[in-house]
Amino acid sequence: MEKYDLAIIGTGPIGLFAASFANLHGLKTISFDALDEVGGQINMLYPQKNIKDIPAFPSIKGEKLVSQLLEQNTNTKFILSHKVKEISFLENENILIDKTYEVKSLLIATGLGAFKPKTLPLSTTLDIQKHIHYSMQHPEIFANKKVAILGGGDSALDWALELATTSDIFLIHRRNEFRGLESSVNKLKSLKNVELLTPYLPKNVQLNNNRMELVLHKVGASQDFVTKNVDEILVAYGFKSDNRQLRKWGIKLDHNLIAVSQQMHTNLPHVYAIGDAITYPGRVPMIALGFGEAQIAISNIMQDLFPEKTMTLHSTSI
Ligand SMILES: Cc1cc2nc3c(=O)[nH]c(=O)nc-3n(C[C@H](O)[C@H](O)[C@H](O)COP(=O)(O)OP(=O)(O)OC[C@H]3O[C@@H](n4cnc5c(N)ncnc54)[C@H](O)[C@@H]3O)c2cc1C
Repeated sequence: MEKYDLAIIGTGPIGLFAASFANLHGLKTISFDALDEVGGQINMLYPQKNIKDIPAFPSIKGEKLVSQLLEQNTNTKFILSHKVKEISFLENENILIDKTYEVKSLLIATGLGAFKPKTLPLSTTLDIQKHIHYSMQHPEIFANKKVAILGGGDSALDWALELATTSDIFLIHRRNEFRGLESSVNKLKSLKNVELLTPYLPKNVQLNNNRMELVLHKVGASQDFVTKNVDEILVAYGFKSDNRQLRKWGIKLDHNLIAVSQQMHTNLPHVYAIGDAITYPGRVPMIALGFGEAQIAISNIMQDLFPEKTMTLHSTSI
């Protein structure tokens, strides 16, 4: 049986920072992720985006933030491609994870749960499916091509802005209004190689001489169709998240998110939660806020595990 002071479920930005902060305080830490790479939503959805609201970084690319968070983790043991399914409580109050790892405390940083993209609701052939993508993990696939981006939220807008630096973009949304930042929409409208098609829905996609023909239907106009020739389709309809295991573990939820105390404690003994997985009045899903929650949780875990110790709060002393 492998034994640790702390297990963290989720290696999104918040789980990664929590693990490094736990390292600083000398906790023997193991971190799990269902995905085969660390970085959570940043890695899956916007590795190329310039993030502008991380303190002390006027602008930092998503993938750079993730790699620096990883670099800070000097002593964490990472177990990737492992979706945690079961937690149980032992007589000594320790927690058993998937019948294999025994830990003294558990920190849940599972974001919105294990990801699955919402798929394009059109029947397609295998040849076409090779050109339908649900993430921007490999932006080089789209370089110097004609790309249709489907969706109207932040991901669609961010992906369009990013890919417009190398490619011709059709941004297709079923409503006239986008759900993302107005400044992004205005920027896209000003670019010559970006065409915004609203309110349109994809109706059909077929291959013609190795090029895809994407047929779009104007919402509310029964006979209004346009066809665009594209090389790749990037679908940004969002993700279905699966956090059903939280219920199985007996965690108290509030609107499908974990209810926590001001100490980031859940209703279960020695189980804490942080990041987008949690809720409390006024919370916003932002990275910097999650970093602070990680510090609150780890500080309280230290007090929980070592009540006799006077905890050094700061990373270095003068
Ligand atoms: C398009 C977009 C742009 C954004 N831009 C910004 C921005 O500019 N600034 C900002 O501050 N925030 C931004 N955000 C929000 C930010 O990405 C999130 O707040 C942040 O990712 C939350 O981090 P997290 O670690 O809590 O969760 P996540 O990033 O969701 O990571 C959770 C991880 O847990 C794993 N997991 C889940 N269940 C299990 C399980 N049972 N077992 C193992 N692993 C599991 C998942 O695979 C995932 O890797 C943006 C979000 C989106 C979608």
